[in-house]
Amino acid sequence: MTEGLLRVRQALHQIPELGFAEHKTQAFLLEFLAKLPQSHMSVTTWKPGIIVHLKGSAPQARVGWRTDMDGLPVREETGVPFASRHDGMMHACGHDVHMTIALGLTRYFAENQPVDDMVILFQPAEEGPGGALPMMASEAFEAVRPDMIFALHVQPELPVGEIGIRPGILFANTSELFIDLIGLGGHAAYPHRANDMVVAGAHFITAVQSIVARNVDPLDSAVVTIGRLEAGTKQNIIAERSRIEGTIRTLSAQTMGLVKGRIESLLEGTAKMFDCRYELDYGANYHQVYNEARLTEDFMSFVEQSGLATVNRVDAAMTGEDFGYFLRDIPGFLFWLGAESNYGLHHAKMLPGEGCIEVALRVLTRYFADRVYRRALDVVR
Ligand SMILES: CC(=O)N[C@@H](CCC[C@H](N)C(=O)O)C(=O)O
Repeated sequence: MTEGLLRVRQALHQIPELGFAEHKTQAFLLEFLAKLPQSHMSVTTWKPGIIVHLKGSAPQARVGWRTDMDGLPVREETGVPFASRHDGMMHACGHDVHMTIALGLTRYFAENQPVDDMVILFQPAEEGPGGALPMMASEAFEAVRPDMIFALHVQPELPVGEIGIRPGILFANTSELFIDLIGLGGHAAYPHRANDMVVAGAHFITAVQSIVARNVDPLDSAVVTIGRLEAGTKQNIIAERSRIEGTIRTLSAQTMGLVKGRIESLLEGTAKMFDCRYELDYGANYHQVYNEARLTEDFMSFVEQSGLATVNRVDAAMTGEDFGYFLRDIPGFLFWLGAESNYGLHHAKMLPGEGCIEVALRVLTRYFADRVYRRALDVVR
């Protein structure tokens, strides 16, 4: 079942590309797909993504599987021989593993015709700016729109052989955050003639820390992370601009509104306090990942009874996924796939345990071949 797939994963690992630029990745995937039996399979490209349709022998439903494709702007430090060949870019979120599993699933059902129709989506730009919404709006997707849809994400904190899942909310609502503070540059020795955006940025970033601590209900959850800060050109020049980039995570749309409102108030306050102006952009926003209860419970029972993996009923996480948009419109679920690594997602040394590929394929091929999802058909239709 996993024959040749470790090599495939290692090859994909070497060519990480950023969102909507996954061209080499797309070419690699198309080459793999072209070698599979084509009798009941059709392949369509959408931007650098791919939509595979596997016609069922006696379809009563159409089921979807989605993988993401993009890498991250991280300089890899794993030291493995198959490390990224694209300088400053890395599959630090496991999308190389996700694509390999999707290829394995496609190969299995290209060789063993499914009873129901299957659609395998290779979706670009999950890390940003978000490929799910435009893919869902495309004619190519509409032509094969599935009745149910599923996905996974590797989880370095769970051991290989474990699946982490829960019905209901699994991943948070997200919003990117891009802020420019604009003041007046000048000579370091004449601060009274300038308007220093390093100081303004530092005040704003410190003030933002009070939002979760002082404004969000302690029984609710939210995250405001500033992941990037850039200001100035030289140590003896007062900076005219500071650029602040981050992300907001919440477990409800209401709390997202509250956090954004507080950010805007703090920006107004910063502008007044430092006599500067600001530009604010919320970038890409992702809908929460909400697992349909009946499909999820049935999947959990199936996995437990099959003995193919162990099930860990996990808490919701503050990670985000644009797969949430698929789940907003189409019932299904996403699960964490245990891939034990000493370093977490987005870390330069993150290295998922490759054994998770076999675990995923054993579980998924059985789940789809046995049409376990059909138990919930009455509820999801
Ligand atoms: C699973 C995972 O790590 N997903 C990303 C999604 C990023 C969304 C967006 N670019 C943002 O930063 O808000 C995550 O960071 O959770």
